Amino acid sequence: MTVEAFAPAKINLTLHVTGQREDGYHLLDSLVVFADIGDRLTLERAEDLSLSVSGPRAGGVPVDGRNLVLKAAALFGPGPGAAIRLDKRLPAAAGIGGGSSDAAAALRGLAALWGRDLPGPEAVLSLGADVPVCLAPGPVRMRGVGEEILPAPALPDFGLMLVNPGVEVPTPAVFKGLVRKDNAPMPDLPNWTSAAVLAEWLAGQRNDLEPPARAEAPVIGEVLAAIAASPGCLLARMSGSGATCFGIYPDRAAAEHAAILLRESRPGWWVEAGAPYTL
Ligand SMILES: C[C@@](CO)(OP(=O)(O)O)[C@H](O)COP(=O)(O)OP(=O)(O)OC[C@H]1O[C@@H](n2ccc(N)nc2=O)[C@H](O)[C@@H]1O
Ligand SMILES: Nc1ncnc2c1ncn2[C@@H]1O[C@H](COP(=O)(O)OP(=O)(O)O)[C@@H](O)[C@H]1O
Repeated sequence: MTVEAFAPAKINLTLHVTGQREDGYHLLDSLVVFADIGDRLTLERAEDLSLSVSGPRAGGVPVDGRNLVLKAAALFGPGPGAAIRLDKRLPAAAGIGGGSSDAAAALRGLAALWGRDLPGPEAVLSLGADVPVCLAPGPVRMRGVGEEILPAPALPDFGLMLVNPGVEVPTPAVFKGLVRKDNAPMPDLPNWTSAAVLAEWLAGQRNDLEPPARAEAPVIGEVLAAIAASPGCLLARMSGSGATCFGIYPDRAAAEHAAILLRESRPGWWVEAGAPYTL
């Protein structure tokens, strides 16, 4: 038996930091969507548990017990084995939750392969604050440190471009660089009737991690300017703790056109175009 699991990129369309818990973790209020751009896992029954990592972004990704896929597998406790192949396409430490989405895809895939229930919410959260939201990819409002997943209104169709300049930005350093931790949450979410209406609403919201991320990696400013200047772009913003930034376009074709042009002018950057993804 072979199971395939897709690990889509997570995008924080907004990321408001609204407080800090006593353990140092920050309280968030974030509108999260996923893109049909991501890593692919293939899982097969085997005697032992093993992981191999290949693909264009495999370089530097741990293949041992530090890999979140193996940490996810360990949550099931002792049991049958599995040979897991991870085709790595998303840049790591990039604000698009690549490792978290891999962990969530491994949980879904192993539960299907082994006929087991998913581990409980606390165990899932122990893998990382972003793993709960990645378990059932789709548009949601995420609060708490990442464990509160609330429904979001249906989104209009739109296109997405993701751009990463090749600089890894460690998440803890970005949170440490925050000047204020008690920023305003998002207001109630309206019904967005078109990509343009969504982009206009988003423009009034924020990613509070952008200033400290830009202090760590000033190239983020260049990325945002390049996206904003691309044809058809309705909004440019950073995702998560960076350095990946996204552009919103009226449709996938417009995002693809912008991506072709940006790849030509910035051959060293990772540039992908797509559309929102729901499992
Ligand atoms: C910032 C976000 C927004 O979606 O995205 P990324 O930039 O990672 O994609 C996430 O909250 C990241 O989630 P994740 O990367 O799973 O975080 P974890 O591994 O649990 O924590 C890494 C570090 O980030 C900080 N952290 C993370 C989440 C949170 N709510 N408050 C925090 O302060 C802590 O310093 C922690 O040590
Ligand atoms: N499957 C994985 N893919 C990518 N990185 C992983 C994975 N498992 C563990 N890691 C480690 O997690 C770190 C953060 O990666 P990632 O989850 O992609 O970051 P972010 O959430 O900021 O996008 C990486 O630097 C890497 O060492």
